[in-house]
Amino acid sequence: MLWTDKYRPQELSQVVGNKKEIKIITDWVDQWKQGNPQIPLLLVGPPGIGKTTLALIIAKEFSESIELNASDKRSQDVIKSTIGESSSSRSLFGDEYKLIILDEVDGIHGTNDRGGVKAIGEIIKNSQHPMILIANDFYSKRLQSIKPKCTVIKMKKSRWNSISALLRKIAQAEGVEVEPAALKEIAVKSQGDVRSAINTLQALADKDHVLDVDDVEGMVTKDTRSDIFNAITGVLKSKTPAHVKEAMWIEEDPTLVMEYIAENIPREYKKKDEIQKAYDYISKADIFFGRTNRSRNYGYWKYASDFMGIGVSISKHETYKKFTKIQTPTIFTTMGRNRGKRNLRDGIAEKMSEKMHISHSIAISMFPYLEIMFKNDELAWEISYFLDLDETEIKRFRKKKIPKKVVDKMEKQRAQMRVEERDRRAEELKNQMMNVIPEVDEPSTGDELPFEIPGIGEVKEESVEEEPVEEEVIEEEKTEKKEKKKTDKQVSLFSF
Ligand SMILES: Nc1ncnc2c1ncn2[C@@H]1O[C@H](COP(=O)(O)OP(=O)(O)OP(=O)(O)O)[C@@H](O)[C@H]1O
Repeated sequence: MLWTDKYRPQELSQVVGNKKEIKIITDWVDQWKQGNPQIPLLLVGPPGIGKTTLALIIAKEFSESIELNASDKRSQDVIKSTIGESSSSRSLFGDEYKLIILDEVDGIHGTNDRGGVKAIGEIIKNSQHPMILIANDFYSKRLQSIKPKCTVIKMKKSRWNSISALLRKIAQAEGVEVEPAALKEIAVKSQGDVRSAINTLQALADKDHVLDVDDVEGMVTKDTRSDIFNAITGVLKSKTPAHVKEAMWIEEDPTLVMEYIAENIPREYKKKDEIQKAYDYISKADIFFGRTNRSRNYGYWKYASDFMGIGVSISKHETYKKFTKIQTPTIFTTMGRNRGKRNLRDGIAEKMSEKMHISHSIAISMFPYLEIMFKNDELAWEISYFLDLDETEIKRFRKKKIPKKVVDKMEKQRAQMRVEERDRRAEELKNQMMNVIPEVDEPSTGDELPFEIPGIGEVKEESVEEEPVEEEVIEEEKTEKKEKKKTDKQVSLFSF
C-alpha cells in the first residue's frame, strides 16, 4: 500500500499545518450542524497539502457525502443532473445534510465549460446542502465568478519542520531508521508538498539500512537514465521502492510508460487481488495525467509516476522469478491498425477525387454506395478498372474476390473496346492528315473545307459563279415557262 494512503489523516488533529484555516472549517461545520446553512467553502492551494484530506475528514461529520470532479463532466446539463437536483432538494436524503465535495473546480475551461462554471454558480445559489469546492489556482479566471459566492480558504504549503516531524512518525511506524538530516533533506526538497515527501520517504526506505543524507541526494541528483524496458522490468519485478524509483528515472513519455506497465501487469502478476490493486494504482496515475493535461501543471507527473511505479510494484505479494516477455501495449497496435485503415480510405478517396473531380469528403461519403455496387461482380470490376484500385483497395468494398470467369470476360470486352478505339483513332488521324472530312452522308467532292466556317461556303460559291451567256439565259427562260405551266395545272387540280 502507498504510505500516502496508509497514513492519510483521519482526524483534523493529524493534519499538518494550516491550523488557522482548519479552525475556520470546523466553525463552518458547527454552524451547519446547528442548523445554520452556510455558503460553500472554497479550499484553494497547491497540490499535495491536504485539501482533499480535509474535505474527507469533514465528510464524516455529515450523514452522507458525494465527491465529484468538476472537470470530468463539464456541461451545464451534466453537472446539474449529477448534483444540481440533489443539492437543491433535501427530501431525497431525508432531513439529513449531505456534503457535496466538488474537486478541480479550476479545471473547467474552454468555451464549452462556460456552462459548467455557470452551472456551479446556480448550484451554489440553490443548494440546501453543505458544499466544499476545491481548486489549485487561486488566480484562475474560472474562479472569478465562484469566489464571491463562497468562503474562500487559501491553504498554504506546509513548513519543512512540520513535514519532517510527520515523516519521522511514519518512519517509526514502518520500522525504518532514518537520520534526522535525511528527514530534513526530504522535507526541504519536497517544497511544502506533503504527498511528495511521503512518497520519497517510501521510495528510499530500506529496513536493512539507515537512511542518510547521501541516499536522499543520490536519488535526486542521479543522472543515469534507464530505458523503457528497464523501467517496466523494475516496476514489475522489484518490490523495493528505491529500485523502482530509480528504474522510473527515464527520458520517455510517462503516459507511454504507463501504457506499457498496464499492458504487462496481468502477464507478470498471478493473483487476482494483486492485479486489481495494480490497476487501481494505474487508474490513479491516469487521473494525475488528466490533471496535468488540463492544468498544464507538470508537477502532477511525479505523482502519476509514483502511483504507476511504486504503487504497482508493491501491489504484488512476491516477486516472480520466471521470465516474462514485455509486450507492446495493444492500444498502439489497435491505433496502428486504425491508421492503416485510414490510409487505405484516403488512398481510395484520392483516386476517386482525381477521376471523378469530387472532393475528398464527398468521395468518402460515397463509400456505402460503392459497397452496394461492389456486390455486383461486373460492376465491381468496372469500378475497380475505372479507379485503378489495387487488390487491397477492392477488399475495402468486398471480401469475396471477383470471380475469374467475370474478370476474363470483362478483360476481353475491354480489350475489344481498346481495339475498336484504336482503329477509330487511326481512321480519324488518317482523315486529318489528308485534310478531308471523315465520311458523311453525301460523297465528298474534294472541294469542301475539312471544317465549317460560317459564311465562308456561300461566299466561295458566289465568287466562283460566272455570269451566264445570252443563249443560256434564253434557254433558261424557256424552261421556266414550261415549269410554270406544270405548276399552274397542279394548283388547279389541288384546288378541287
Ligand atoms: N497537511 C497534511 N497532513 C498530513 N498528510 C498530508 C497533508 N497533506 C497531504 N498529506 C498526505 O498526502 C496525501 C494527498 O493529500 P491530498 O489529496 O489531501 O492533497 P491535496 O491538497 O488535495 O492535493 P491535490 O490538489 O493534488 O488534490 C494524503 O493522503 C496524505 O497522506
